[in-house]
Amino acid sequence: MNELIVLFGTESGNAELVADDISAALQEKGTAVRVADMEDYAVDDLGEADMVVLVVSTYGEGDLPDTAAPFHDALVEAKPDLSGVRFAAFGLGDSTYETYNLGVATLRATFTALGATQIGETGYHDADSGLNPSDVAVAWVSTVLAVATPS
Ligand SMILES: Cc1cc2nc3c(=O)[nH]c(=O)nc-3n(C[C@H](O)[C@H](O)[C@H](O)COP(=O)(O)O)c2cc1C
Repeated sequence: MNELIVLFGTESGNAELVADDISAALQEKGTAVRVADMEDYAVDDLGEADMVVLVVSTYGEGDLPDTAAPFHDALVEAKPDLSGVRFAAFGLGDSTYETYNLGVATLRATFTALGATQIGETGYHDADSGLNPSDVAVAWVSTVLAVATPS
């Protein structure tokens, strides 16, 4: 794998912290990683990524957070061909909401519809669990990347 991109979408910063901690854990294992906020990332560049790790929370009533919504809108509008893209997905939510973790489900469905291939199971952090989001995410990403075949 040449480069892995961790793209985060957040409203109050938790997904950014998780993205940074995933990146640090992977870099320790020798993987080249870049972290970017979805709002600063051009959807046309996605086709160049070897592997994308999506880290996104849910806000409102099952909506995407502030920095992910424009990225998702751009995907729906531009419809880039993602058939060469492999992605993993991690959601941050709170199970006290009926719309638990719908944000990551929305993004995952759009990536899949555009031809991207999901690697491993979607990971979830539940704010109601009391667990540290980064601990959950770092354990999740290592199982996902064990599934991913390096290209
Ligand atoms: C106003 C508000 C609305 C929220 N709505 C949802 C929701 O609909 N579904 C869900 O699973 N979590 C919801 N959450 C929980 C957040 O997704 C959770 O706290 C997450 O860790 C926030 O991550 P972020 O800081 O990266 O945005 C909501 C939180 C707040 C404060």
